[in-house]
Amino acid sequence: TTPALDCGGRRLKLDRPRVMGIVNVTPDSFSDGGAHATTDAAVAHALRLAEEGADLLDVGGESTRPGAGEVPLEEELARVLPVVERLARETGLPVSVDTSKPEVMRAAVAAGAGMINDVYALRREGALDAAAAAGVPVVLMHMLGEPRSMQDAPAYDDVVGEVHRFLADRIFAAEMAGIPRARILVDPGFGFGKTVAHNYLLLRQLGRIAELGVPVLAGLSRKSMIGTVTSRAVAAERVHGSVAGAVLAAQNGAAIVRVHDVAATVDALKVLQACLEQPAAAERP
Ligand SMILES: Cn1cnc2c(O)nc(N)nc21
Repeated sequence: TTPALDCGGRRLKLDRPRVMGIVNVTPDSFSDGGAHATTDAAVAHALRLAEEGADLLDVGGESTRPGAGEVPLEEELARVLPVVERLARETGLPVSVDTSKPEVMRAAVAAGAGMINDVYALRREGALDAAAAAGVPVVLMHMLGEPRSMQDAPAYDDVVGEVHRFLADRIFAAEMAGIPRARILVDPGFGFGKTVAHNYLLLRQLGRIAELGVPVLAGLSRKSMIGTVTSRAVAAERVHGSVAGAVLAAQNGAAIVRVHDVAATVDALKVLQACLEQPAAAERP
C-alpha cells in the first residue's frame, strides 16, 4: 500500500518527495487595492504554483520571519479564509493553512483546508484540541523561542538531539490530545532559532528526525541559510541554492519540501527520483 495522507478528503501520496507551494497572504504594500487585491493576488499566485506542479499549497496570513510581530485574529482570518476557500474550490490540491491560532485552524478547515501547518507545534492555548477536532493532518515544527527573538543568539548543546526530543514530545502531546499518528508530520524548523551551522547540521542529519517515524516536512526555501553560503542578499536570487537545498532535504528523508520556486523544484526532484529509481546496468533484473 502506498503511503498517503488523507487531507480532508484529498489524498496526498507520499510515495516520492512532494512539493508544497508557499502562498503568503500579506497586504500588497504597493497597491491600495485593500483586501480584494490581496486575495486576488494571492489566489492568482497560488494557481500559478498549481500550474507549475505543486502537490499542495500552504496559505499563511501571518509572517513568521525573524522579528515578525503578531497579526490580530480578525486580520488573519480576513486574509486567510477567502484564499483557502477559493483554492479549495478552484484546485484539486490539498490546501494547508499556516497558522498557530486555534480559531484560524477551525475556520480554515471549515472553509476547505485539508492540513494544518503550525510553526508553534500546537503549543498555543486551545491549539491541540482545535487540531484534534479538525480531523486533518498537522505539521509540528520546532522553533526555539519566538519569532521576535529566536535569532538573537540561538544556542544548543546538541541541536539535532534537542530538536528530535522536542518533536518527540510534541508528537506525544498530539497523540494524547487524540490526534492519531497517521495525521502527524514533523519539521525541524530551518531558520527558527538556529545559526547557519545549526541549520546545516539539521539538514545533514535529517535522517535522525525521520527516525521519529512520521513524515518530515522541510522548508529551506530562500532562507538565510541559503543566502549566507551563496552570498545572495536578495531572496529572489536564492532560487538555485534553494533548489539544491530541497534536493538534499528530499535525499536525506524529507517527504515534503516547502518552497517558493515550484517549477524549478519539481524538475530537480524528478532528477533525484530518476537517480533513485533507475536500475543500474549491474542491477537490471
Ligand atoms: C510558515 N513557515 C515558514 N517556514 C517554515 C518551515 O520551514 N516549515 C514549516 N512547516 N512552516 C514554515
